[in-house]
Amino acid sequence: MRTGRARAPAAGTVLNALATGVGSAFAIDAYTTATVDLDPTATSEATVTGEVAGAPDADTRLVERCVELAADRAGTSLDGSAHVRTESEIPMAAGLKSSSAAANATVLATFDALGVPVEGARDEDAEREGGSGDDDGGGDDALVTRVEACRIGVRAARDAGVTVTGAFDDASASMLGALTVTDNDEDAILHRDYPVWDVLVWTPPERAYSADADVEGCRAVAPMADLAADLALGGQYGRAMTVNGLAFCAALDFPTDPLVAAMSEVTGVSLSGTGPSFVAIGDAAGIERVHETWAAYDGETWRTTTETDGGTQG
Ligand SMILES: Nc1ncnc2c1ncn2[C@@H]1O[C@H](COP(=O)(O)OP(=O)(O)O)[C@@H](O)[C@H]1O
Ligand SMILES: O=C(O)C1=C[C@@H](OP(=O)(O)O)[C@@H](O)[C@H](O)C1
Repeated sequence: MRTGRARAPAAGTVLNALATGVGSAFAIDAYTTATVDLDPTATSEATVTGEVAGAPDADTRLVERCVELAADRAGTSLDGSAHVRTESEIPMAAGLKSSSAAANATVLATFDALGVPVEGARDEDAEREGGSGDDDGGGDDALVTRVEACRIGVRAARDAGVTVTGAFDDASASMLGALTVTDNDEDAILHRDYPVWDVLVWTPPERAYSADADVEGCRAVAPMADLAADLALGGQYGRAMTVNGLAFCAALDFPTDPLVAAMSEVTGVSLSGTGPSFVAIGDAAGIERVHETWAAYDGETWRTTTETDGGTQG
């Protein structure tokens, strides 16, 4: 039996990609961990099974597909059985990118089980300092870059039908850490940055699967998504987020009260993804004032911070 482990963080939304294909997200300090067990004992047909801790009825097709695609990339045929188990601090289908975190953690854990080195954050730093500016560049020993590993998870999400655009915005923020702006039609990174914020999250009790989102409603607010993209590409992430929040709450019929209550206290506030969670970013004092207001809402209100490490093996 060969076992691999990895974890990847959740993320909050700056810009929802459902309107135009351009999206932006930032990693936050809450994680999904994946453990992959590979039993090479040959059977007549390879089987891949999945399990989500605490959620026996969860749909495990995404993480099972991640194991298959990562093994394929490693040039390994799964002759025996493979089992993936995820454990998560991130509520599922709440707009906080649980699917991206689960996919990234599973791809990295599968490579860990197979002994395939994946580029780490330090390799990317060296690459940046070396000035190549190539987001796909890996460290010397890395067989797979983190961007490539991330694209495997995005492909699995498309195959499993849990995404509309592929959600490369969310997946890249979770895999690389910090903030990305992406073109999800091309799975390309347009911009990266490393802002440090206090973060407030409100997660109402209901759930909203992205695959069920009102895509036509989102496309109707494309002019506001274009404005938010311009702001984000210019480094005005907070204003981009608040424009996004107003536009997508209107498009998807979520309340604007959480935005109005927060926007004069924080740097930015938005519906996260297709909801139902809301996220606010700012300094500790402003975030604390909004916390007092949001704490009265139904569901969970919790404080966290931005995360810059992204997905890690082991
Ligand atoms: N911890 C997890 N383990 C395995 N699969 C997961 C996990 N979290 C999410 N998923 C998959 O992602 C789907 C939810 O995706 P989505 O609606 O996009 O929610 P989110 O906004 O949280 O990413 C689930 O139905 C499941 O297939
Ligand atoms: O499925 C998709 O293509 C997307 C889903 C949304 O996120 P959630 O999955 O968090 O709702 C959105 O923010 C993202 O830009 C694209």
